[in-house]
Amino acid sequence: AGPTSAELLNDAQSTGDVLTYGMGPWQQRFSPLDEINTDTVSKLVPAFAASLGGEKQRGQEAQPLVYDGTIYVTASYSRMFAFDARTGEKKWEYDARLPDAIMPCCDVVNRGAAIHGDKVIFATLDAHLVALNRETGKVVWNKKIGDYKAGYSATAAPLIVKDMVITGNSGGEFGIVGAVQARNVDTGELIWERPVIEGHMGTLNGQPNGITGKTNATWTGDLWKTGGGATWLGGTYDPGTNLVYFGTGNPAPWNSHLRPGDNLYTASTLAIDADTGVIKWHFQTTPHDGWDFDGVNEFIPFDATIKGKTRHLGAKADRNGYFYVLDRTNGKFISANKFVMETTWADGINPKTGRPNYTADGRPGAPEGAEKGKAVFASPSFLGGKNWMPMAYSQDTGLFYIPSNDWGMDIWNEPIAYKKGAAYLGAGFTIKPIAEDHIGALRAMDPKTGKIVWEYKNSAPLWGGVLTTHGNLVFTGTPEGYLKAFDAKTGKELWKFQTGSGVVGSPITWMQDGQQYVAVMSGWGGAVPLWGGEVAKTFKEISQGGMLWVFKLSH
Ligand SMILES: O=C(O)c1cc(C(=O)O)c2c(n1)C(=O)C(=O)c1cc(C(=O)O)[nH]c1-2
Repeated sequence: AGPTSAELLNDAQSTGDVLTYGMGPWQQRFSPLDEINTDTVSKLVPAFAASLGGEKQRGQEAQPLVYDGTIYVTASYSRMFAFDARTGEKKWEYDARLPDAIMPCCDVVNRGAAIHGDKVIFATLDAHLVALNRETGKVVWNKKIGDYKAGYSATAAPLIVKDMVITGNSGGEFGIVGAVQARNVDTGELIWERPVIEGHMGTLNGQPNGITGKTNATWTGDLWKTGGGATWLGGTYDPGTNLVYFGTGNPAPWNSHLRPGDNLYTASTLAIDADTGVIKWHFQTTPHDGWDFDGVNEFIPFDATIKGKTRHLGAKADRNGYFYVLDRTNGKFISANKFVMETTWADGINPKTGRPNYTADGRPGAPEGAEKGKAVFASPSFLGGKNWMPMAYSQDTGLFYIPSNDWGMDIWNEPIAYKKGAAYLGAGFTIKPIAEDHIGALRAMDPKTGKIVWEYKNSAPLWGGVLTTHGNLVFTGTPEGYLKAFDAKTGKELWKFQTGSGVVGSPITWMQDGQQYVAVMSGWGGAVPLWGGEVAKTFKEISQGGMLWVFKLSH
């Protein structure tokens, strides 16, 4: 026994547990709970904390799950823990014992597990999907999803749809081929596979998937063969349309002069039929990307009344600095608005087509012979107006809460050739601050107007997920070590707690023994300390740590 696929679909409404990454198939990260609210949040205190071990302390990006008195968290270096949800006592720990030669681009992180029946399932940095018995932590099945020696890895939380476990892959910096796979949740056997680079096909129940059409039409020469487009952030699901929405990463290599064309389906949102893996529609946010603007960020379904009509929409705060609203049934472009201070690479999005208006000198130049090409200053930096950290949507305020960053980079291109298992960038960069007083900014975006309603500025880059509640609250963490709560309507900071290390995880809330709880992981890491360069000097050095923190109101 244990949660069924139907119960998972109800996760946004059920308050006694947290069964899915994103708290519901739409992943709005909105809870109907309100015991903790703008009036009471000042009384929020720790209930307990649990350690994630001493030696393997790195970025803790996971979102916890809660089921039947147990909290499940994934941790750095492909580990998983089960803790008693009342005491924090450890029930079991699983360690995937990774090979030395793994090649994650951006720290040894994991963003969370999926739960189904008697299993908890997560993806590992050596590109496996592992199902554990949720009572014992023992392996039930373990399947390879890619070859880690060719640069494949995996960091996202899997998605459960109709007794299938659906997963993407990582490795866009190594010339892997992005793909989405659906497997039988009980056995791990492959049901369908959908490569997302034009030219690659894939299978349905072991047979060619029947997708025909132009191969290689938007790529030059053979570059599609190692074209990147990693599906590294996983997907959301809309039961109404039976579509899973996966974003795709940057085309490989970064040096765009080697691959003239749009390079489909990189830097895009894909709507994929959950039963067959067929791509029903696509929308490319950055055609012919030259700045590492992965299009992987979560596409969040929401309904809104526009001009008196209920519209079935979806929104994405893209790495390229624009907030996109699409019709989620057919991918039709509705609007795109800037959510960061500046975008130097484009001076807007065409209101009819949704394509960017590229600026004349926004793209780094082509290398000449063995020389590197002309460097340009570009903003946002490649780490994005927003990166992987998930935004939240409040059904009360109708606002999206975006964990965003204002920063730029000097970027240039270099000659490069594909070599299996080696970095495949053909580019170099230096990230730079662009504002005196902040890099991070939590922004409340009205999806109907494209306007920012309020913002909270943070000295360090924001790198954690967001939670919003019916208590009119917005929670998010900071690299400075705080979990903070804000008024969802005004952005006023109402509460904070110092967790001892940077918070780059995604908070959750649930009801237990008649009280509302909040939990978040603490443990600094992810891409910023690895690639942030001089921006890391703009904020105080942060101590390493690795804890799960759990809070409730003191009475
Ligand atoms: O193209 C890819 O395959 C890929 C994978 C990942 C990842 O799996 O974490 C990141 C990125 N790209 C990336 O571009 C990026 O900025 C990034 C930040 C982080 C992080 O966890 O902080 N991961 C990744």
